[in-house]
This record gives sequence, C-alpha cells and structure tokens, in this order.
Amino acid sequence: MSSSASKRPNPRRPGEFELIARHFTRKPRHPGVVVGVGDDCTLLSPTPGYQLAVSVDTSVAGVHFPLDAPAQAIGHRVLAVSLSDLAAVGARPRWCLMSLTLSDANDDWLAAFARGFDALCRRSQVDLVGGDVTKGQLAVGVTVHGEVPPGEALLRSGARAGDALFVTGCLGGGQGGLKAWQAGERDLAHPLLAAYLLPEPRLAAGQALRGLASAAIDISDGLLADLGHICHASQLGAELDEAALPLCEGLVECLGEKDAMRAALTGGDEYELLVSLPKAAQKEARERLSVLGLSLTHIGVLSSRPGIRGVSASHAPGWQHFGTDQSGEAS
Ligand SMILES: Nc1ncnc2c1ncn2[C@@H]1O[C@H](COP(=O)(O)OP(=O)(O)O)[C@@H](O)[C@H]1O
Ligand SMILES: Cc1ncc(C[n+]2csc(CCOP(=O)(O)OP(=O)(O)O)c2C)c(N)n1
Ligand SMILES: [Mg+2]
Repeated sequence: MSSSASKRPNPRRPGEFELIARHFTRKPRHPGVVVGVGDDCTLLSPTPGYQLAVSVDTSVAGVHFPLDAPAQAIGHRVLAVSLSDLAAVGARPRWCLMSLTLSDANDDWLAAFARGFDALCRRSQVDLVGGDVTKGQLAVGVTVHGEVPPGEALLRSGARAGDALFVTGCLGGGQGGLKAWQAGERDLAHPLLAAYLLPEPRLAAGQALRGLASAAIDISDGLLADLGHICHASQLGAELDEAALPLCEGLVECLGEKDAMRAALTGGDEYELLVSLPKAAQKEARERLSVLGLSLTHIGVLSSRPGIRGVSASHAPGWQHFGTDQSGEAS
C-alpha cells in the first residue's frame, strides 16, 4: 500500500493538467484563435479565402534526436521539422498542436523544452492552440496549420522538364551534426551541431518562392530521396551536378571528403528547400532569397528521362523508417 506521503503533489513532478497549465497554456499572440488550450477542441478562424496547409511530424527520442539532447533544443527541433513542411509549400504558419509523450514530468526539463518550443513559435508567428500529454517513451508529434492563397501552394508535382534544380543554404549539416554529437561535441554554437539540433525552417524562403518555383520539397530524408519524390510526383528524371552541391562549412574536415558527399546526398535532416525553377523565374528567385540573406545554389536540371544521374558513387537513396535491416538509410 502506498503511503499518503507518496501521493502528495510534488512541485518538481507536476501532474498532467498542472504541467499543461504551467508550460503550454499561453494567451494567443495572434488573432484567429476562438477557443485555444483547455476545451475538447480548439476553434480557429482561418483567413477567409485562404487554403489551409496542414502537416504532422513525430519526433522520437533516439530516432530523431538524442534522448540526452538539451531540452530547449528538443523543443525547438520538434516544431522546426513540422514548420519545414509549411515552408516547403510556401504557406504562412498560423497554428500548431503538440502531442507530447513523456516518461517523466520533470519540471525543469519541461520548462526548458517549452522555452525552446515557444521561442520558435514566437519567431514564426505561430500560436500553440492545443495538444495532448501522455506517458511513455519520449516522443513529440507536432501538427502545424498554415495558410496559402488558393492555387499558390508549391507542390512536388509541378516541375517541368528543363526546369533547373536549386537548393537553399548548405547540405550535410544534419548528418554532420549527428556525427559531431556522437563524437562528444556538446556546444550548440558548433555550426554542424546547430544544423542538426536547431534547424531553421525556411519559412520566408518558401513564401518568397511562391509564384516562381514550379515544385518544392524540404530535405528531411536526404537530397537524393527527396529529389526522387519530386521526380516521381512530376514524372521526370534529373541530372545532378555533384560538384555544385553546397557542402556545409566544416563538413569535409569533420567527415572526410567521401562521407561529406554521402551526407549531402543521403544524410537527411537538412530542412533546406529543394526547388525547381523555370529559366524565366531564376533571376527573381535569387534576388528574393538574397534579400533574405539565404543562398540559392544551382545543383542540376530536370529532364523527361527517368532516373537520377550525375551521382558518381552508388548511394543508398536516403532515410526510411522500416524497409531496411535496421531503421535508417535504405540500402
Ligand atoms: N499514417 C499516415 N496516414 C496518412 N497519410 C500519411 C501517414 N503517414 C504519412 N502520410 C502521408 O504520406 C506523405 C509522405 O509522408 P512523409 O514522408 O512523412 O512526408 P514529409 O517528409 O513531408 O514529412 C505525406 O503526404 C503524409 O501526409
Ligand atoms: C539520434 C538520431 N539518429 C538518427 C537520425 C537520422 N534521422 C532520423 S529520422 C531521419 C529522417 C527524417 O525523419 P522522418 O520521420 O522521415 O521525417 P519526415 O521525412 O516525415 O519529415 C533521419 C535523417 C537522427 N535525426 N537522430
Ligand atoms: Mg512526415
């Protein structure tokens, strides 16, 4: 029989409703939330005439981020990977919901996690409007809602033969950062570790490319895999220029030349945008991204011939849960 002492509320280990009230209930910062955290459903008023863009991604400890990563970084990362899907379609983020599975309700951990999550909410102009808390192995699912003018969303299926392929930012940082973490690096200012644990969803870039890019995808599974998704959806093939790939600074030093290229092609966890641009749109696209301080690198071209060419070594296509001997890069 448990003693009455063990049933006494422990302020360092809040119960479900206490932790929701303490860490995840904030007055919405933006209009459109009719009913937020606290009722059976959230009620939202989307901007009349806009389409809703909705996506969910789940991040699991040990699969998507190290269990012992700083809580604040985990809070940032779980939201960033979902916002990245809104970036990829060119939507403006509005709302998010968080499904949180926790093994233990440690108040300090939760406060740091909520701080990381909320800081990115604030910067991205997103309100957390609901969610769910349950007990189990640490995992966080984040649903995001964004808005896009009708017919203007960037899709995987819109590319045409002859369109050029461009990528924002640099490649290989996700896998480089994971390797750095595994090697004992813990400084979040380390550029590769920051790319892995604190990725920046390219929200402004995605919206700036509306009306210009013929197709777009965020690189979560690896460049080759995600280019494969554009090719499949647009019924095209591609010619990549391996030498043109913008490898992240310090990647070659960290991984060596061969593994740096492998990380850029198949590592995943990039959260950069891969876009196709018709010739007439390329100058304007470069200008809009340069205003945002973001590089846009020409890495290849789409063609009507199926398959992806221009990659020298034989590479696994990229990350897949299941379908491999171990979860990870498909062989
Ligand atoms: N359990 C599921 N039920 C329905 N649709 C799903 C499920 N899991 C994934 N999808 C859909 O499959 C597509 C590919 O998913 P995913 O590879 O996770 O996309 P992303 O890389 O953009 O997160 C998406 O359109 C996603 O909504
Ligand atoms: C601890 C750890 N090991 C391995 C990886 C590598 N990794 C895990 S999932 C993944 C692909 C992206 O995740 P997924 O669930 O497929 O996201 P989605 O494509 O749905 O956005 C990668 C590269 C990681 N991020 N963290
Ligand atoms: Mg997904």
